[in-house]
Amino acid sequence: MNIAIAGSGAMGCRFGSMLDESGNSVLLVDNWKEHIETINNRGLTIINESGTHNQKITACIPEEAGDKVDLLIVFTKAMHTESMVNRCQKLIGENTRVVTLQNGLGNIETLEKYVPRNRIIAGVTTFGTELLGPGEIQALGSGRVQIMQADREETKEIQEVAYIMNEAGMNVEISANVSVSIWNKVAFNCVLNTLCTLMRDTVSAVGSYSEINDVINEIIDEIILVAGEEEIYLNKDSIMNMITAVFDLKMSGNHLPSMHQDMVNRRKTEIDFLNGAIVKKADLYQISVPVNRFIVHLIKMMEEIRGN
Ligand SMILES: NC(=O)C1=CN([C@@H]2O[C@H](COP(=O)(O)OP(=O)(O)OC[C@H]3O[C@@H](n4cnc5c(N)ncnc54)[C@H](OP(=O)(O)O)[C@@H]3O)[C@@H](O)[C@H]2O)C=CC1
Ligand SMILES: CC(C)(CO)C(=O)C(=O)O
Repeated sequence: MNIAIAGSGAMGCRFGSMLDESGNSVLLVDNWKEHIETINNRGLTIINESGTHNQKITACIPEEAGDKVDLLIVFTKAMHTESMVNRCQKLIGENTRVVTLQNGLGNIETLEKYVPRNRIIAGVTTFGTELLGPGEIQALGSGRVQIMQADREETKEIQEVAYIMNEAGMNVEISANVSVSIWNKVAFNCVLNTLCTLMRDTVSAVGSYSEINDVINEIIDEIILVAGEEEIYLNKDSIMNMITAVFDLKMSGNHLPSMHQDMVNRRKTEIDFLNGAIVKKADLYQISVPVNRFIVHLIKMMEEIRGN
């Protein structure tokens, strides 16, 4: 399959390299010129449990990208989805499927401005990856992917996408209710990405707090109320299990979530698309969400004080 990755940071490089390795033709598209030049001149460096590997793969800025592709996988941070897809329009033909596995709420709605819902594939992933510097990623551990067509139809196209992603080792499952999968992941990120950023520590360190379940409960209860207003009914136990399972060092215990990486690198975080999106919706539905509102303030305060 001809595939382009729109936004080739940590996750874009990881997914792009896996799909290229399994026999697809992959183009990494990104904004960061030094990163692009390093990948083209020296290959992409991937550090994982088995050592350091170098993979030859082609990268370019959006304006230099060529023909229409079969699959465009968007892996920018949520606030850059619109500008990246806008700049990648010449890669999108009438048969191109556009995939988003980004964190946060609102990614499907942004993509819908450029492609109809039946050609959008949305989902979530638990693969954790870090961008160490230009042309270099740390891809420790494994993960899973859940996807579905945004219009919820299970067509042969989505099956084909799941097939090629599975061939690349991505542990893909077609989700019967992708909205629930996305909201569950949002709840997960609203807890772990923010707490690890605020504590400046790993997932397992946050999980070791003796009263952690109380903290998680407070955040999640509010999210479940807001989701209910949109007729998305979340199961609290399964969200709690999803979160507490990764406290184990063998899971992503040692992982520093993407929001923590952004804060350390003085980049803007995705807070507006996580707890910030919950607060915005809560205001609309006139629901009180003091805990999530306070977390948004703390993260924004950190962003402002550090000067992004
Ligand atoms: N990392 C993870 O473990 C996971 C991330 N996700 C989600 O996937 C999406 C993509 O995340 P992720 O891959 O982590 O994003 P990254 O921050 O690694 O990359 C996103 C973009 O940021 C820019 N960028 C990053 N670092 C620098 C730098 N030092 N200098 C200049 N530009 C830089 C690049 O383009 P540009 O200049 O255009 O911004 C890059 O394309 C997000 O929605 C995230 O929440 C989901 C699961 C796990
Ligand atoms: C890897 C994972 C699942 C863990 O928090 C994530 O979504 C992130 O870092 O943003």
